[in-house]
Amino acid sequence: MRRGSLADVKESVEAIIEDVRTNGDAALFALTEKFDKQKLSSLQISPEAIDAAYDEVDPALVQALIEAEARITRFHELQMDKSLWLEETEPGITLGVKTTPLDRVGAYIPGGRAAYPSTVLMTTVAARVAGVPEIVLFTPPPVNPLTLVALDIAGVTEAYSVGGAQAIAALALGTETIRPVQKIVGPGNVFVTQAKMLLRESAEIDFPAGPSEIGVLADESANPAFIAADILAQAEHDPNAACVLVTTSERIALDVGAEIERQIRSAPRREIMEKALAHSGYVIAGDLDEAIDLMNEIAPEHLSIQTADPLTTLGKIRHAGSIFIGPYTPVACGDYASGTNHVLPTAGYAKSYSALDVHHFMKRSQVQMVTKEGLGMIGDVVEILAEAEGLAAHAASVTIRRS
Ligand SMILES: NC(=O)c1ccc[n+]([C@@H]2O[C@H](COP(=O)([O-])OP(=O)(O)OC[C@H]3O[C@@H](n4cnc5c(N)ncnc54)[C@H](O)[C@@H]3O)[C@@H](O)[C@H]2O)c1
Ligand SMILES: N[C@H](CO)Cc1c[nH]c[nH+]1
Ligand SMILES: [Zn+2]
Repeated sequence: MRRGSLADVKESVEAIIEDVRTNGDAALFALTEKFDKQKLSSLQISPEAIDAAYDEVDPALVQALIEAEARITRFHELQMDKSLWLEETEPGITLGVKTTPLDRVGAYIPGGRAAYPSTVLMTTVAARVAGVPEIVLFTPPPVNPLTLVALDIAGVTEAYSVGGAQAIAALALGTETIRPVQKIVGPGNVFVTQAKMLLRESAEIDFPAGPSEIGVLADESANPAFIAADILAQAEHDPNAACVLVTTSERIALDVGAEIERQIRSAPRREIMEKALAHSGYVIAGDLDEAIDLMNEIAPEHLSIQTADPLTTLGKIRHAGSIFIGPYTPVACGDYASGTNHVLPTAGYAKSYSALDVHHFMKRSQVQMVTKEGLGMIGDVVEILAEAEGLAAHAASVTIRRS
């Protein structure tokens, strides 16, 4: 995603936000009719609709979702910190951290150009494992039955069939029937991403997670057909998707180009891919270190490392949302089922944000407990620093306990 493309839609997104702020539910009905061409009878998805969805879905797909959910759960459980740790750092001074889940979060699930039941799992499982009691999901109508099954498997507590910037506005500001959330996570197109950025004063967000991207770092040892397949996989998401190959080998660059031409011919989403490829490209670097420096500058959402010694290359990577190592790790594994999260920062934001994980759904309170003995140890330091700052009452709050 070009950061500029967010600016292109800023005015129209501001108008949508103001409409939802002023007109609440009525705006959600009207905007859904305008942008999604759907006349809703209800904003909320009913438990009956979720039950009915199971009848429309192939049991093999339900099984696949269950398996993916188990792997995603396992990986996210591994990320959990202790809910409380306390350590006596000096005699009489005990310090620690208490971790608490957020109370109510919103997950946006894209649904414009493709349905994303996998994103339901990614956002909800991370929140559920973190211990969030209320997980509110928004996705544009018509909602795919597999998305409904996924939200049931994942443990969503409330779901609405509203998409786009209006969904983000409803989550952040609330309406007559929708209570606002503390934090909004999940990917989306430029309208969704711009709305998240504009509404941060009302609800915190995860990070900008816009149109998909892939960066591939390859040397002479790489397999051009595999690289081309990974590039096309991300290109099929969105005309604004972006793909870049940085390689030390001109032959690899040319072979990947030829493979893309060959593989794209039979691709069902060829039209979207071609638009994405029109602003994608390759760079031939003088050596691997130069290639790595450039990739760190790009900070891609997904980074595929296709070099002879990928773990050494990995050690030099500083900025990437999620990293895929070696010829048998297609990015699609992380998109669906390895267990890592596919909600990732795009547009270079991987320089400052991390992939979605349990920590996005928790906050940490720092804890201290000082005894009389401990106060004797640090009291002088507190008193002298407080006096130096001209904050006599601070100093007095220590002194009164020592006398
Ligand atoms: N970075 C990540 O972690 C990640 C993960 C999955 C998907 N994605 C990306 O999510 C995006 C999904 O986009 P999508 O379009 O398929 O679905 P989406 O749900 O994000 O957007 C659809 C909504 O956009 C709104 N919209 C469309 N045209 C509009 C207009 N002209 N004005 C105002 N609103 C308008 C509509 O309300 C519609 O409901 C893709 O770019 C995909 O690459 C990113
Ligand atoms: N590659 C997307 C993140 O950019 C995630 C996804 C969902 N489904 C398939 N792929
Ligand atoms: Zn994908």
